[in-house]
Amino acid sequence: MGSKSKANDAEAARISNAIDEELRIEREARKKKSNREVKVMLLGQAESGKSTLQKQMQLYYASQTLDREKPSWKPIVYFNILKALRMIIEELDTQYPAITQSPTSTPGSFAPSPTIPPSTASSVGNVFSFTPASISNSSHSSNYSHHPEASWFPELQYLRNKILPLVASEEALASELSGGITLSGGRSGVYVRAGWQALVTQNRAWPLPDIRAASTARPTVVSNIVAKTLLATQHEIMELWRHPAVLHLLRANKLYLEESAAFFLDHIYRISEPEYIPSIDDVLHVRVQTLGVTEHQFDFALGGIQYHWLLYDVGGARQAWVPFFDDATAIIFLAPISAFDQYLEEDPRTNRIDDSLQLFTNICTNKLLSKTALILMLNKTDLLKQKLQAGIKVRKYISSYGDRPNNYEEVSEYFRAHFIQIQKRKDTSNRSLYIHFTSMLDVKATQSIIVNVGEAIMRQHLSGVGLA
Ligand SMILES: Nc1nc2c(ncn2[C@@H]2O[C@H](COP(=O)(O)OP(=O)(O)OP(=O)(O)O)[C@@H](O)[C@H]2O)c(=O)[nH]1
Ligand SMILES: [Mg+2]
Repeated sequence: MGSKSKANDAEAARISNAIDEELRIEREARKKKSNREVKVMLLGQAESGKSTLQKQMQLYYASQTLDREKPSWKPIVYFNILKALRMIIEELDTQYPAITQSPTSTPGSFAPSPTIPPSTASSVGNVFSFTPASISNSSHSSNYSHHPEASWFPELQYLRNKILPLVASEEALASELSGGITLSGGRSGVYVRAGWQALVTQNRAWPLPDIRAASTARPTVVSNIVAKTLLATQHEIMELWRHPAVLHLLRANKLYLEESAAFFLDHIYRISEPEYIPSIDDVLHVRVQTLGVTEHQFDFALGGIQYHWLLYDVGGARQAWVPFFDDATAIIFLAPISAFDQYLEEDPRTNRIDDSLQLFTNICTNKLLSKTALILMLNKTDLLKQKLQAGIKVRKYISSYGDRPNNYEEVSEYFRAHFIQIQKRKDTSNRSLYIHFTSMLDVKATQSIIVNVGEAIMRQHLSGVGLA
């Protein structure tokens, strides 16, 4: 009996040791793995360019995956075009209600032609009651010398009727892209759910929308119809886009389109081709709002060791996600400095630069993130240059800018100094701040910044795990 119990004890000890050893190996493996895992979080207000940076990183670290994905971006490009057309038509309808009335002449008689007789205009209703006063000096010639834009109405009405069926498919397209779920709301209309492409990771602790399965088997009925309708209406789309009425509304700041709209509408003939496959440039220009958080993974080799990057693209400015990522190696904070003349959609009194500064303050003062490296990207410098060249005055929107010269060097430096000041005054730890001016649609320039930032993040990571 005694010897039997001894044998049992020895067996128990052997098993226990074996378990300990297994646990030790597993712990070591986990540690090694986590040593090789580099978590990076992308933060910044909505439309600051986080997802665009994610695409640029994908292009740098895993370009073949972005190449493979190109065809799947096609319906999203269509979606951006449909949204732009809807916004144009909605604004035209508001400014010129006469064009919403159905033509009294026979269908087809409203062919867009500069020779449309002025008398036709009288058939579109009371054209004089809603004339915007600001167009009185329009150069468009017509018999309506006091209301020259009235001569546009037959053309606009024709183009609107041609394009409306396309615009009407926006919601169905959004639903198809989101795996059968339509999300709508706000001024921006229909949303496409984040992570529609095959990159979204499944089995995560937070509510990531997992539509990977749905996306591979995703039906393309609506996008095929949209493709055909685009092909059939491409000339009308271009005509509407180039129409003096639309140009006028854009110049008069009555019509606000998303930043990518002009790019896609300018390229409508290329995009309408049946063989169209989006280019990398198209993919970078696409605007699709990220909802929730999406995770992207890249492998990164350094000194013969494979590292695994986990990039978290946080949609909008949702600070609520931050505590989930307190072990992140780095935060890349994006601030679009072109936005000095823009306000928040949800709070039209808050200037977008002020909002970025406030968000950045929150990141600097967050104790949970005090060990995280901070990288600041002052983005959309191309748009900033354009706006300044067009004569838009910073002082008009940011009174503290005072009488400083309204040129790129001064303005960009002014904004940079504000961010530096916040970090100096508010930062919980005395970390260094890496700052870059970026123009995220410029592949060459951005790729070299990514190399630079990648090295800085790896240095931080290696020092964090005691390897540097
Ligand atoms: N001109 C210009 N456009 C940019 C730049 N960076 C991003 N964009 C465009 O700005 C739009 C918004 O960019 P996103 O990357 O979707 O912004 P985001 O921060 O991910 O936005 P949310 O997902 O809503 O939080 C897209 O149409 C981009 O193509 C830039 O440096 N210059
Ligand atoms: Mg995004």
